[in-house]
This record gives sequence, structure tokens and C-alpha cells, in this order.
Amino acid sequence: MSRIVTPPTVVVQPDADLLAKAAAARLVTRLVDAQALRGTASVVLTGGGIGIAVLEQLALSPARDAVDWSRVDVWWGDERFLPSGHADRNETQARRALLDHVPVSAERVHPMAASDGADGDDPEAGARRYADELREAAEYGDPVPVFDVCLLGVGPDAHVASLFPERPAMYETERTVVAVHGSPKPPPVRISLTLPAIRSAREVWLLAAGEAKAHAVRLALDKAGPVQVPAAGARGRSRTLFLLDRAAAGALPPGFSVPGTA
Ligand SMILES: O=C(O)[C@H](O)[C@@H](O)[C@H](O)[C@H](O)COP(=O)(O)O
Repeated sequence: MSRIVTPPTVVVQPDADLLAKAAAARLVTRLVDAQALRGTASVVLTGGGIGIAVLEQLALSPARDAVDWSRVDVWWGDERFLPSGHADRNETQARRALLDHVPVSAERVHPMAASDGADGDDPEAGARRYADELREAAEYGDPVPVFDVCLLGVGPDAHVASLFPERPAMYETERTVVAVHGSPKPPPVRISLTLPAIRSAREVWLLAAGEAKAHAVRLALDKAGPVQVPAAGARGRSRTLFLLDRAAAGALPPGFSVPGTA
């Protein structure tokens, strides 16, 4: 099926705190709307500073319980391949920020493998296991579910999830989940969705705060290729949002000027 890729929408908030609050409010509405339409909602979480800050703000949101948390499927875009419960795991941080504070159904929360899990210290086996779990949850024989929203932080090198420029995972066109070795961002071993899996989402939201992300955001919005600029390949089936603070929006390419900013 050919995809009509609508251009991304850029939404800018004055600072990182308001960006996290606004993204959290947007996520509540997105999940509520998905449940009104289909009875359930699915979200792909990300690690990193702004990604976790959004979850913290969502836990504090007065509208938090407008979401029927028992009918939300929680996935991860990537994971640091560390022992279960390790403070640096995206799962650990997401549970502390949000999931421990809302009544999610345990069987609907899908963490990626830990290095002391069922497959032991084998990230390739962990990646295969996650791919199987995604396929089992998908419909119509798809390899992954059609996620309602996929959250992605953006690195200063324009990485998203654990997809780093020019690394082998950027050339992956078949597999939906891969093991990552030698990650330039510690820890070195990770598990990550690939771009084809990310692009299964109805909406992809790229979150970036701080001046260090401005160049990566510009490249991601310009005509760059995804191998060199992974964030340029992160697009939703029906919508792609760049949710930025003013510092990260400091170098937007022409055509993305933001009303109210010089
Ligand atoms: O596991 C991770 O580290 C994240 O999934 C990673 O993709 C992160 O979202 C970006 O590196 C941005 O992180 P910051 O928002 O902290 O810059």
C-alpha cells in the first residue's frame, strides 16, 4: 500500500517544562480518542530526558484518569539491555514516572528483554522475542500492531530510539526489532524497533528540547535521508508531530517558521 506521507507538523512551546506538560495533555487526549473509537489504545514509549518527563507530567495530569488504563497497550521503542529493574532501563524509568501510578493491565505492558531475562545475556534473542510479541499482537497478519502513537526522543545526532546514523539498523528493511551493539549513547548494548516498525504507528511524535537538538531537528525536517538522519525517517501513517521547545526549534528549515517566534 503506497503511503501518502503528510508533512510533519511543528508545535513549539516556550520551554522544556511546558513542552512536557503540553505533550502529556496531548497524549491523554490521543489515548481517550483512540479508546472512544476502538475500545483500546496503544502507545510506544521512549527513554531519555524529555520522554520520561512527559510520563511524569502525565502522571500528574488532572485528566490522567480520563484514560481507561486497563485498556492501554504499552510498548517500548527501545531499551537499554541491562538487568531487570536497573535504574537506567527505560522500562524502570517509565514505571517510576507513570506506570506504577496508573492501573495498567500487567499483560498489556510489553517491556523489552532484560539482560538477565528468559534469554539471558543475548540481545539478539531478546529482539526476536519482542518481534514475536509484536506479531502476535498485530492484526491481519501485520508484523506489528498499528500503534496509536509512537513517542520518540531525538538525539543531538538525530538518532531516534536506538537507531543511530549510518549504523547497521538503518539499513534494516525486514526485521521489526534489532539488537544494537556499540551504541554511541551508553549503554552500548540495546534493543530497538526499526524504522519500518516505527512507521506502523498512526502518529509519530518526535520530542526535542534544548539547543543541542536544533541542528538534528533541522536535518530531520529537511530533505535528509534516514540513514544519515534517522529522525528524518520517523513518520506516522497519518500524522507526524515535532513537539519542541523554543531552543530546539532554533534552526527550523524554511517552511516551518513558527508563528510568534522571531
Ligand atoms: O534509550 C534512550 O536513550 C532513548 O530512547 C533515546 O532515543 C532518547 O530518547 C534520545 O537519546 C533523546 O534523549 P534526551 O531527551 O535525554 O536527549
